[in-house]
Amino acid sequence: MLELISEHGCYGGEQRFYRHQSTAIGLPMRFSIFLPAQASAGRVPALFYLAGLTCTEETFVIKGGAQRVAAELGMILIAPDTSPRGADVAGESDNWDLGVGAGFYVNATETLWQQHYQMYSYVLELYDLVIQEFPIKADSIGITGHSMGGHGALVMALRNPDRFRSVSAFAPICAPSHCPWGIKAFSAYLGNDQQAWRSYDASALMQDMHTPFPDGILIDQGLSDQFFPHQLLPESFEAACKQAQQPITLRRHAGYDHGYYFISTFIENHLRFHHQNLQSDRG
Ligand SMILES: N[C@@H](CCC(=O)N[C@@H](CSC=O)C(=O)NCC(=O)O)C(=O)O
Repeated sequence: MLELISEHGCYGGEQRFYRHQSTAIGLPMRFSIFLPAQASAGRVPALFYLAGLTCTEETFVIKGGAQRVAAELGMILIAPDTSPRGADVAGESDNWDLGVGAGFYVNATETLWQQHYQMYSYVLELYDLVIQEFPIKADSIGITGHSMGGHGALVMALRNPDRFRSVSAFAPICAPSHCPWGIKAFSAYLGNDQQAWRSYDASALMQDMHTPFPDGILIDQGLSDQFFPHQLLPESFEAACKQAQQPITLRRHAGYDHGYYFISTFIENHLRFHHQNLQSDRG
């Protein structure tokens, strides 16, 4: 059951915030949803946005500047929170890159975390929930995200190409098994068996695929990003795409850092990219 927390008129549509009891997480979770005016007249395409470390369901909505173009295109935007809240795991708020605000979109298997830190399953649960509750065209759903959320978007799409028909990312963590953030999070959530990490590593997943997204993948990366390249490693994903014959547009932008000024600059390109791909018939 959905509990409406607040709603706000926005570009002729509505920006809403909801709370619901999540089966996957075993706790209440919050998400935001932008409903364009077109959604009152019938089903429309939708785009998931997965946010990065320290963010909530509100960050993208406030800082991303996506609603104006989503309103023009008639596209629903859905942004989940980035971790369980109130799981009461010892030390879960001690580090900004592990625990609260840092769920990494994985299903934890380590004893300390596994009861509630099930963010991979949560995104799929939310996917089913929003299709049921809102006027979404079920065959026209894309996914994007930033940094930790860019990693999440790539992994969710590569593992569920039947659900997410288009994918893009902003400064994603492209090879989490090989960067400090990913090694720290995967060791804690998944344990030390690095074979288990592969199913949450976009570059490793892509190596085993053949053109999963024929319409291409769009990635934007700022060259003044304080976390580039050591945490993000986009060249690993680019190389994996080449091996998998996966078309990719990886744009490198001088002068842009890791923050939301970068995202808000290029979000329009991503919305139009998804809108075009979601209209095309993959056959
Ligand atoms: N607190 C950290 C900085 C955390 C940070 O930069 N978070 C990014 C995502 S990083 C990868 O997932 C973010 O999106 N922050 C929200 C924002 O509003 O910018 C530090 O002290 O360095």
